[in-house]
Amino acid sequence: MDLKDYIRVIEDFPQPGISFKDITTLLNDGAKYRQAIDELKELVSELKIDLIAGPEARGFVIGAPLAYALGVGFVPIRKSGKLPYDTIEIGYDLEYGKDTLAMHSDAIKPGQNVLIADDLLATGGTISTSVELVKKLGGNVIGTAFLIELVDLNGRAKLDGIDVFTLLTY
Ligand SMILES: O=P(O)(O)OC[C@H]1O[C@H](OP(=O)(O)OP(=O)(O)O)[C@H](O)[C@@H]1O
Ligand SMILES: Nc1ncnc2[nH]cnc12
Repeated sequence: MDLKDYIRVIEDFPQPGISFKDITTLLNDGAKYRQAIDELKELVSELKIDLIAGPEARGFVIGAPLAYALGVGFVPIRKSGKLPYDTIEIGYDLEYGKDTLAMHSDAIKPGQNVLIADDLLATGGTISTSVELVKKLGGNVIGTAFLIELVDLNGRAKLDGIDVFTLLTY
C-alpha cells in the first residue's frame, strides 16, 4: 500500500461539502509516518534550511519531525492567545472557517532561511498567513512543504512564486 492508502477520507466533515483528509490513520503507523517524513526530507534536500516553521496543530506533527530529521530548529506558529511572550498576529480565512495565527516576535533572526511545513494545502489561507508572519519577522521563506495538496482549491496561487513541495495530491 502506498502512503495515500493510509489517509482516511471523511465526507462532510467538519461541515457539508468538505471532503476531510484525516491523517491520523497515517500517523498511527510508525513505519508509514517515518516514510512520509523521510520522503518530505528528500523533497526539500536541495534547500539550505535554517529553521522550519509550522502552523498549529497539524503543522507541528509534520514540521517538528522534519526539523529533527534535518537537524534544524522548529518554530511554532500558534493560534492566537497561546504564546506567552511578545507576539505578532494576523487573521485569515481557511476552507471551513476563520482564525488568527501568531508568532513570537523574536522567533526568527532576520535573514534566516525558513521552510514552512504543514500537513495540508487547501485554500492557502493558513500558509499564506504563515508566510506573511515569517516575512514580517525578517525571515526568508525558501519554500513550503506539505504532506497533502488539494489541487482544485488552488492554494498555490496565494503563494506568489514561493516553491511548494507536496507528497500527495487530491
Ligand atoms: O489551506 P487552508 O484552507 O488554510 O487549510 C489548510 C489548513 O487547515 C488545517 O488546519 P486547521 O486550521 O483545521 O487546524 P488544525 O491543524 O488545528 O486542525 C490544516 O492543518 C492546514 O493548516
Ligand atoms: N479538506 C480538508 N481536509 C483536512 N484538513 C483540511 N484543512 C482544510 N481543508 C481540509
